[in-house]
Order: sequence, then C-alpha cells, then structure tokens
Amino acid sequence: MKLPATEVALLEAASATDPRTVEQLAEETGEKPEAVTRAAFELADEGLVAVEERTEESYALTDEGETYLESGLPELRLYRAAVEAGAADDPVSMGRVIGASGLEGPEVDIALSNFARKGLGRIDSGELSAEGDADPDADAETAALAAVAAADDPDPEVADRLAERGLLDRSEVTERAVTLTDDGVTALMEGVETAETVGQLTPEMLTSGEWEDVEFAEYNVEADAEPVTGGRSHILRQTAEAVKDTLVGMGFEEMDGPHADADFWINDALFMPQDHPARTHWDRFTLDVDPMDDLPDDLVGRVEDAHRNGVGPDGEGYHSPWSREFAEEVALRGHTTSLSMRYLSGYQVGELEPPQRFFSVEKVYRNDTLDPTHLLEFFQIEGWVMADDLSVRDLMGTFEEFYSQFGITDIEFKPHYNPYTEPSFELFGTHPETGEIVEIGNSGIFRDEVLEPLGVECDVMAWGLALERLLMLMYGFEDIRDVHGTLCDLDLLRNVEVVH
Ligand SMILES: N[C@@H](Cc1ccccc1)C(=O)O
Repeated sequence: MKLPATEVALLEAASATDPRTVEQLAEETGEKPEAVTRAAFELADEGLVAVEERTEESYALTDEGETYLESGLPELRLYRAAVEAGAADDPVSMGRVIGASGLEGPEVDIALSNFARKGLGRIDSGELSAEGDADPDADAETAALAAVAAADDPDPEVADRLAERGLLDRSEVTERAVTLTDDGVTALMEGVETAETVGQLTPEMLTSGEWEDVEFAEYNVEADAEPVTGGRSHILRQTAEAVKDTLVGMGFEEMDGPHADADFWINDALFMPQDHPARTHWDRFTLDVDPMDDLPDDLVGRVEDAHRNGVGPDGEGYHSPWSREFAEEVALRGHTTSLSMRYLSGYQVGELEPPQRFFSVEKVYRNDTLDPTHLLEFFQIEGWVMADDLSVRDLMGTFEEFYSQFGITDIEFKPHYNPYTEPSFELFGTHPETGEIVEIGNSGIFRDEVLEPLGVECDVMAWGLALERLLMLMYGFEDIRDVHGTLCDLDLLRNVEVVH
C-alpha cells in the first residue's frame, strides 16, 4: 500500500492497544500536530486507524485577571478599606471608603457591583456597611485565579463567572487519540510504502512543469483554525433591526426625530401637567441650550387651553400654572412618545389621514439609578395605530402578534395610569431563567385631551416597549449590564446570533 509520508510515519508510531494523543505522535514522528491530525483523519477514512475526540475547557488569565491576582480583586480591596473605616460596626459614607480603597476609574464600578453579590456587605443610600463575618482571604474567585496561574484546574463554576467578568479567557481544546484498527495492523504487516505528496505549490514547480507529475496532499477542512474575533454588530443593534423588520412586516412606517427636544413635544402635548414629578430635575436631563422658540403657535395655544380648561363639555383641565417658557425648554427625551406627538400633530410630515401605523426603535434618556434592569439610556420601541373604533382588544392583539415573532407567547397585562392614555396597560413577560415577571412596556389609548389639540379626530392606540427587556426575555440575561459597559460578557457578544 502506498501512502503519503506523514501517514506512513503515523501508522508506524500508532499502537493497536494504547491510544496515543496527536501531541505524543507529533513528538514521536517529528511532524507538526496539524499534519498529524490531518493524516489521522485520512487514515481513519481508509479504516486504518480510529480517532477518538475529547473536548476539554482550558483557561488562561487575561491581563486584567493577572492585575487583580497581584493587586487583589477590586471588591476585596473595597471590603478591606470598609472594615478599616469601621463599616463592620456602622455604615460609612461610600465616597469615604472608595477614597480610602485607592480604587480608580472602572475598578470602582466593578468593586461596587461585586461587593453585594459576594455578600461582603450592603450599599444603601450612599452608605456602605461591611459584613463582619466575611473572609476576604477565602475568596473563591481569587483561589480560581491562582489555580489558573499555577496551571491547576479551577472550580468550573467559579471559572465561568470569572470568564464572564473578563478575568479569564476560556477556550476549548479538543484532544484526539489515535489507535490502529485491525485493518491498520494488517496493512502494516503487508508493508506500506511512502508515496510522495506535495503540500505547497511553488513558483519553481510551476516554471519547471514538475507540478504535472506530483501528487498533491488533500486539504483538511476539519483542521482547527484560530477563531477570528473581528468587529460585528452588537446584539442590541441586531435585535433592533429584527424589531424594525417585524414592524415593517406588520405594516408600520418608521418615525425619526430629535433626541434633544422641546418639553412641549416630550410632555405638554401629552397632557403631562407642568408640575408633574417626572418633569422635575430628578428625572430629566436638562440641557443648557437655547429654547425652541419656533413651536407652532396654534398648536401650543390649543395644548395650553387643554391644560388650563380641559377639552369637551366635561373637561376639567389642571387649573395649574402653565408657562410657554417651560414648554420651550430643551431636554433629552425621556420617551420617544415625543416623536409620536410630532407625527400625530402633522408637524413632522404633514397631516395624516387614518388609517396609519408608525413606529420607532430609538434611544431615550432617564435620570435613573443604574441597576440590573435599569440603564440611563435605553432603546424604546415606540408605536401607534390611528384608526376608527380601536379597542383594548386591538392593542392586546397587536402585542401578542408582535411578541410571538420573538418566541414570547405569555404576555400579561396590568391596568396602569398615564396622564395621556385612558385606559392604560403595562405589559409583562416571564423571565426564562428566573421565572420572575418582568415589566416590558407601557401602552394605552390616547385621551381626547391629547388628540383634540393635535387635531386628530379618530382613535389612536400607542405604546412604548423596552428593547433591552425584550432582549432579557429572549436570551435570559439577568443583568442588562451583561450587554453594556465595563461588565459586559464579551464571549456572548462575540458569539450570539440573533434569530427571529
Ligand atoms: N411613554 C410611555 C409609553 C407609552 C407610549 C404611548 C402610550 C402609552 C404609553 C413610557 O415611556 O413608558
């Protein structure tokens, strides 16, 4: 039997009783491991050897992991500083502990988010208390980092968590072991000879014409290749595109408009009283820019009248102060319902005749506290339908159809209050991992106090859904920061595919 040189060397080095790994065989034959793997698969195809594969996880410290192994994990440094400051007895101001800990930049966030998770203590209204019984020297994550540094096996669960924190790189190593089959033994006994094969075509072979007589080695398309982690679109972006496709498929057109807008469009047009708590500096990001003093006078007049006196024979209005200056102030929009107001009023694209359906998937800004389910900037899936005789059934049916396209079929509704819709409903879905009920949106049918000043004479149902929450239900994230910011899970962002 004639075989290429590497195959012959491999057959001779392999044993019928003792499985040898590709690495052992590579050492013995003096061939590269890739060449041995390729040859082993060739021989396996011929039935001369059996190849057994085993996949194992392997870990390596990232640069950050190495830094923390030396300096201590940020949360432990925070804990030690807290104990030193007396936080095991009485709560101490967070700023003071952070100052004393020497933590800087992103390390502060990292320390704070892991501090409570590890039960090292609690953070409450800017004060930090330390758990007296915690033992920073017995930290499982530090132990796992040290194990990896010493080439020992870390606890797999802890190692997974460290990989998520970006402190360990996880890779899968496939180990292959080769054994001679009976046919392989027979072939060896009958004698195998080397057939010359060429792996690389050279310019010399081309000019001399030698290429016509040689036998070329076959490509091994199963050989391991280095993973490539180039740029790709972010999971949130991919999901936003999927949402847009879905809504366009449902007959909606896309809205577009300013992120920084007049309070008039963000709040007044929505019949939000000017003294509503959501309009104070606590919730909104005010901008130090010129007011928008070119608002359409007629419309502003009708909106002011609705606020002061109400609409229709029984309308009450708010009888509270209303100022045009406040309406002209510019802030970052806290919801994209500002766009709906611009479109419904005819201001953005001219007057619209019913029926109409519009949507946007755009960023909104709220002065919230960052936590596992809240960001200061997030994407809202805004939408509305303008038609005669809309009912709550239409609203619910639209959501059921929309969410079912993303595999979510257990939407629940809860009556709610918005100054601009009546009735109003909050939407909920079930988190696939924790089973918890998660709020995913807010909706309703616009009140006359909103529609009449806008000049809309039929019904309009509308909603604002959170894109990030949809993501949590689709992929089972428990912390939205897994896809954003310094704590994001790079492995996931590199590998996830959005399908819908
Ligand atoms: N603006 C609401 C969502 C909404 C839009 C339109 C009608 C009803 C509710 C929010 O941000 O929560």
